Amino acid sequence: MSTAPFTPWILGLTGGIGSGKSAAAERFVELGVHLVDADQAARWVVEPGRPALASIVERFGPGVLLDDGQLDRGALRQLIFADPAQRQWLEQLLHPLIGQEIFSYLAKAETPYAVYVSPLLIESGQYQKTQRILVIDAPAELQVQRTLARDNTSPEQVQAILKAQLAREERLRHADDVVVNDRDLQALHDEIDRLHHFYLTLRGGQP
Ligand SMILES: CC(C)(COP(=O)(O)OP(=O)(O)OC[C@H]1O[C@@H](n2cnc3c(N)ncnc32)[C@H](O)[C@@H]1O)[C@@H](O)C(=O)NCCC(=O)NCCS
Ligand SMILES: Nc1ncnc2c1ncn2[C@@H]1O[C@H](COP(=O)(O)OP(=O)(O)OP(=O)(O)O)[C@@H](O)[C@H]1O
Repeated sequence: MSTAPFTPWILGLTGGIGSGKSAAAERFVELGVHLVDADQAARWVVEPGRPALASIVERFGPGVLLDDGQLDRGALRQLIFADPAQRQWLEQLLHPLIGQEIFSYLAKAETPYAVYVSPLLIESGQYQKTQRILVIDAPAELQVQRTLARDNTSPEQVQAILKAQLAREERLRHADDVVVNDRDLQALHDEIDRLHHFYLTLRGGQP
């Protein structure tokens, strides 16, 4: 008998900063779909006591820690989006660890399909482990506007993050499905509901 871990049918969900990935992901969860989020996994792998946090402090100094020993995410964000070499170092450290967390969690899926949401699904190559790719797309001005309204950050910082991500056209080239999220949240939910029914049909109701 095979002891290989169960691999579910995975929908990769991606989009640039502030495009509405998390809002789309929340809707999939409301529909009862098993979901795992790369941004969440990126938090788990740097919790106090995890070896990756020690490596980060060794490289960047104690200034990247808060008083309670947690990672100061704002401080690290400033450092890595100001210097591509530092960002690449951090990605090389964290992406394999994030990948391990993600795929062990996805293996627990008991729904006809599972969703893996990641801002860097294409850039990291992890899209190759998914069966289908859904891109949440929004015009850059809207991405910036929504991110500024959500986060305590500056327009310059959002532009630096946008620049570190794949160009919109390149991401769209990989898409099997696209939702243009330029209307209200109800319109986004309606699109996700429609796609959910389509994915269930594609899976033929298989567990
Ligand atoms: C720099 C960090 C500490 C900033 O944390 P913060 O809480 O401010 O942001 P959060 O993690 O929620 O990310 C917010 C958004 O920033 C963008 N972003 C994050 N990391 C990257 C990156 N390496 N390259 C491009 N965009 C990124 C994404 O759009 C993401 O959704 C954090 O983003 C991080 O650890 N990044 C490196 C790990 C990584 O590549 N994560 C992306 C998912 S695999
Ligand atoms: N259609 C919409 N109408 C109004 N607000 C929206 C819409 N879609 C998303 N938002 C809001 O815009 C902000 C950014 O959306 P969200 O957090 O889902 O983006 P994201 O792609 O996950 O971003 P990040 O890559 O930074 O994690 C959030 O505050 C969200 O509630």
